Amino acid sequence: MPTPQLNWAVRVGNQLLAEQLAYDHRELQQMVGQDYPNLNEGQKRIYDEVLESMNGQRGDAYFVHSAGGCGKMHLFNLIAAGVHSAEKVVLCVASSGIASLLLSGGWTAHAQFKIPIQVHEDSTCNIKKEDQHHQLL
Ligand SMILES: Nc1ncnc2c1ncn2[C@@H]1O[C@H](COP(=O)(O)OP(=O)(O)OP(=O)(O)O)[C@@H](O)[C@H]1O
Repeated sequence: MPTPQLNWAVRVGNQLLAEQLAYDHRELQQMVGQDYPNLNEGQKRIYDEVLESMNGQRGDAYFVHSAGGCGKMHLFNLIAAGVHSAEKVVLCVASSGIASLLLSGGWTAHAQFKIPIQVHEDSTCNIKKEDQHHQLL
């Protein structure tokens, strides 16, 4: 097996952060420009609201609910594209591995936030200050 010749840790720094910022911003902008006009009114309202919140650094939380097949995942992926195209970080998570596959760059919440499997009243996410995850968050 060939061995790596470069110290990638030095070159890339935080690999998780580097991955987040390595998206093709122009391609994503094009995708948003193409797909945004096709969103329905409800999807557009949520998209605009979330992106405004991001731009204003408001730190809002939103709960999006609809019947199955009404376009939540489609909307979430377009929001993720909008955030990535602005060279910002977006962490897409779902509670199951199968659901996470539908999200662009999706992870399970347990893997992304290091949530313990057995959760107790005083459980905390297992992220240490020196972890790459810490810097990413
Ligand atoms: N605005 C839209 N333009 C084009 N296609 C769309 C739009 N909204 C949804 N779709 C398509 O409709 C289908 C269902 O959407 P989606 O999977 O996002 O729904 P969902 O609400 O997440 O469903 P579920 O709750 O069952 O997971 C997908 O094929 C998606 O690409």
